[in-house]
Amino acid sequence: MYGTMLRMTRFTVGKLQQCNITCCRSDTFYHLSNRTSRTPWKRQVCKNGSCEVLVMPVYKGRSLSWLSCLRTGGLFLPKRVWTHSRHTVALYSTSTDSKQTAKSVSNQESKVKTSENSLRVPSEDVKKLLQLTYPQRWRLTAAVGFLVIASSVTMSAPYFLGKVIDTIYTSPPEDFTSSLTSLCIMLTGVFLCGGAANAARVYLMQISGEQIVRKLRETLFSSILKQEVGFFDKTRTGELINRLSADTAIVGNCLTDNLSDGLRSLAQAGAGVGMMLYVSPSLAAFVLMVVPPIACLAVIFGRFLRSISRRTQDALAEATQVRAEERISNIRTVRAFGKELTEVQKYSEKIDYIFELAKKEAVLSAGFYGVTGLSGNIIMLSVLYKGGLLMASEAMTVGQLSSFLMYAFWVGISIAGFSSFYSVLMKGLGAGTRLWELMDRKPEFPLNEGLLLKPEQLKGELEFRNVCFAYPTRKDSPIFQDLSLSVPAGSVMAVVGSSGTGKSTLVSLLLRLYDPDSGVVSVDGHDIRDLNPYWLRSHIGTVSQEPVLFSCSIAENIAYGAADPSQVTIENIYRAAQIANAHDFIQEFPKGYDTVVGEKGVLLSGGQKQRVAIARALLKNPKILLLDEATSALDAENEFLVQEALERLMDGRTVLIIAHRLSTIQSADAVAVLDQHRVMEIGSHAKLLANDQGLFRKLMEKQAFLQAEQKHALFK
Ligand SMILES: Nc1ncnc2c1ncn2[C@@H]1O[C@H](COP(=O)(O)OP(=O)(O)OP(=O)(O)O)[C@@H](O)[C@H]1O
Repeated sequence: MYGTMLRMTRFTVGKLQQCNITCCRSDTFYHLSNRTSRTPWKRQVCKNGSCEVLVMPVYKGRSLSWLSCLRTGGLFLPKRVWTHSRHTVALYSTSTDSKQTAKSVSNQESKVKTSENSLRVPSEDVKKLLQLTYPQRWRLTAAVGFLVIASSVTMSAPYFLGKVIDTIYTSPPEDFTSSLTSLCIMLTGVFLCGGAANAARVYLMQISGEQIVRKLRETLFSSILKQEVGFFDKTRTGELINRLSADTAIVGNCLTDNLSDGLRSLAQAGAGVGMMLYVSPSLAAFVLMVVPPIACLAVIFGRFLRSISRRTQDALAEATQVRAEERISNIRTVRAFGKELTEVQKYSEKIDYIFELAKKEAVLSAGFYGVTGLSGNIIMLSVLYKGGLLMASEAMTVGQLSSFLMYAFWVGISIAGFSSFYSVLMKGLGAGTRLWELMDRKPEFPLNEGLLLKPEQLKGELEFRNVCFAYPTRKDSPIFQDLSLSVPAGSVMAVVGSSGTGKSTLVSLLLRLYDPDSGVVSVDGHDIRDLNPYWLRSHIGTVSQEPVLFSCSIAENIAYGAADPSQVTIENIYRAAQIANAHDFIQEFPKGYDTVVGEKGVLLSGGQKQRVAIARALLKNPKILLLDEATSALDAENEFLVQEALERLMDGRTVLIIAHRLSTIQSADAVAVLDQHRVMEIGSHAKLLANDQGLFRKLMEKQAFLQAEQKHALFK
């Protein structure tokens, strides 16, 4: 896929040169899909913004039909269209705003996707599902071979067992022992082969299943981690975890055990019916008249039962994920508010609903299993009755009747097995569709776009120019409107403002977690959309308000900052921790740097966490530093240690700091005050404070007042 993109880009540049546009940059990939292929379309905008091209692969002329479909939407009127054997390139004038155009493409994309989903026929999904088995084809072919052997043995057993019974009943006394012994020895050999073939089948199927699941999980995890941050704002973590664990397992099971069981059931049912006809055509005709209507009823009943069972499962997932999982993982908050009983009560309400559904399911299940068991027994009894009559008229032997009964039994089991194959297949298709959606999703901006700029040197000059931005999930609430701010290389810029004015959002934009809706965020004069995102992030260090430490050792957490953690020496980790004032407290733990922290390990205090995070940033040695000062008050000693560590960290770097402490604000080279979606004031601390009517002055006065209030309350 990546190769295709590169080829497409080269081709585009060539065509662009023909129309005298030499400088263009990659913008966004749009993933428009048609029903036969999932190939990216690429939009490129030339630097001066005067034109835009859309490159799309040609599939049996479909590109042109898509083009006309987009044209009829009134969105695109290409000035020129070139058609190549593989691609179509359309040149547009961007007289309309290119963002508007991008939006339109996006809308078209979702429309195409929706219509595609509604048109999707299961056979396509089945094909896609089966494609997963391709790398395991040899193992699976061998497994199917063993399946045929095992099933042939199983299905021949009733016939030979019937022969044994007939031998017991009809052999003359002089041959009795030898005939019986040789028949039994032969049958034992056959059964041994069947057992071995069955064991080999199960082993091969399970290994193939695990390989498929392994590959699926790997691809899915990689696809999830490549998504843009906005995607995670819209998608619940529990849902993604479910796809990684449950859905992948369902697909693996559907393709191996289920497929094998389904094939076996089908083969055994067919062979069983054939053998029943062979052993006694008249008795078989009788059974075949009685069984189908009962089987139909059982299928209808079974579907109804499954739909109730699905509702129960959905309700259970909702109660577990939304209620239990969230509350358990945030037990400290629940405890702090004393909400344990309320939570139990709310959970019980959900569980009560599940219980009601489960009660219905139990009644239906009881009916279903009672009726199917009863009909099975009645069928067997009628076969015995009819068979007894046939035996009485000497049209059948006792051995034949026994074989027939065994075949009837096997056919019953196989039909039941096949109906569960169908339901597991449907489940697998559902899970598969959810997985493809995620695996095929192209992130809005790539993680490591190799063609973009990677400047040799970085000075660290930062600039926000006329930035407008709203979060993708809240497009109607703008965070910035025409915000501009410059941070000269090597200086410290403190950003202040009331809560919710977008201070942390500045950090997110600089890290390119989101792209601005309009305007430019630049580093050393380069629009960060032109910079390689990996390269950019490798030069930026962050210490957030509440740093996250992973569930691993302190040493591993510090090394996480380095581009290649495996290359980090323990001496480097010690040095970073020492500078960050973290070394002493780490050494006090019995396991020192090997102490496991995070949810499953030792819980660190806020100040300790901050110092480990500072050590992590120090090890990265970034040119640009984005700091979000902790709002929560640290004790005096911790505050001093963190402050000292921060000062050492900031030395010689460009720093954008979201400041809450007066000392930080005073020592910054400049202070920017955010309000009303933009920077309202900017200047040195002294200059801003001198303005009586200024926002900064008011903010400081308010803060001083709040602090005095707090002190007063403390000493009362
Ligand atoms: N991922 C997100 N999706 C949608 N809205 C968000 C997201 N993150 C933040 N917001 C909203 O954006 C606004 C600005 O948030 P931001 O965290 O940047 O403010 P802040 O000035 O840093 O606040 P504080 O000082 O309280 O940390 C808030 O209204 C917040 O609710």
